[in-house]
Amino acid sequence: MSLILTEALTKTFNGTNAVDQIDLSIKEGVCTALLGPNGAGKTTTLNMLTGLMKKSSGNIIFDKRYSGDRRKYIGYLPQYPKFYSWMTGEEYVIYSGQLGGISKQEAIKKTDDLLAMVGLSDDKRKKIAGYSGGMKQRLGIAQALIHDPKLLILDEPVSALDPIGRREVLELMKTLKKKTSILFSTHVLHDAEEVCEDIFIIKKGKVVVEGNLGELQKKYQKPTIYIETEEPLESWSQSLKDIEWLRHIEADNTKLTITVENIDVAREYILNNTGLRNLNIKSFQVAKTTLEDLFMEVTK
Ligand SMILES: Nc1ncnc2c1ncn2[C@@H]1O[C@H](COP(=O)(O)OP(=O)(O)OP(=O)(O)O)[C@@H](O)[C@H]1O
Repeated sequence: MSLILTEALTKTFNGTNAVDQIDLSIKEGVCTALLGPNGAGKTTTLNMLTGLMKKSSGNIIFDKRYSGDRRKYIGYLPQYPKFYSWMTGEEYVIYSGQLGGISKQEAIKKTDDLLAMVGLSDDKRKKIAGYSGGMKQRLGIAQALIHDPKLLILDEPVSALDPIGRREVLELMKTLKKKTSILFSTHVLHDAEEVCEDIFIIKKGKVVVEGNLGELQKKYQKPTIYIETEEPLESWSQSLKDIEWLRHIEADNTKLTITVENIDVAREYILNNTGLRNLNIKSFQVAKTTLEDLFMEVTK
């Protein structure tokens, strides 16, 4: 079931669409990643979903169980959260709760559990100034959860962290997603592969690949043939372009990379091809492409 749907969601800055007719379906009970290179439009999309930024056009539709002020249902950790470093972790979460409209008493009651959940019980009375990057992100997640949101939105939650901080936060996300749906942005496919079920790859404001991560990994595991010849092979490679089992072809002087549907059919065809026989083959290799290859290709 979808928690949020967007229809042709668009944001225009100075005549350019930073987010360009994006259709998203954010499901309940799963973790979804918005993946894309810098400037793809991830933060702008998240800001529109949280209501921090007005859309230029399109629709954002919340499931009807969550009508009214959407901020009640969303917990948000921005890419560059501002912490009051002179506060303790505990004071910060209580203060954030009060800012969000919760009574001080209730905020105090919840803070202990939240800080335990993010692994900061022992450090809750320390000043934030002394926290590591990973601890600050975990504190940010605790404050985002104070009003029991249905959806936790995290903007690049691990991008600025060292490997230890990254691990801490990714592990926390794995635990949290059992209770709260998560939507987060990242430019690293591996982060998404660790915690997510669904992904949307965006580039220049448009969704270019979307779906269930496991299914996409299977779908894009296609055989690839790499051929290298003594002589340039670009003109011969032109003859392969319209073959129905060919998915992708890239020729560069003496090197050719072709991704195919069926390796047996492709191998037989290519090795019996008279055009290729007239060339001196230096190497002929078969391997599998992965979602990572696709991600690199669509985002480069
Ligand atoms: N307030 C703004 N005014 C004008 N242009 C903006 C504004 N905010 C974002 N942009 C532009 O919109 C595009 C998308 O930016 P956005 O921050 O959403 O990308 P992103 O995918 O989150 O990238 P990053 O990983 O670098 O944060 C960029 O070209 C950016 O320069």
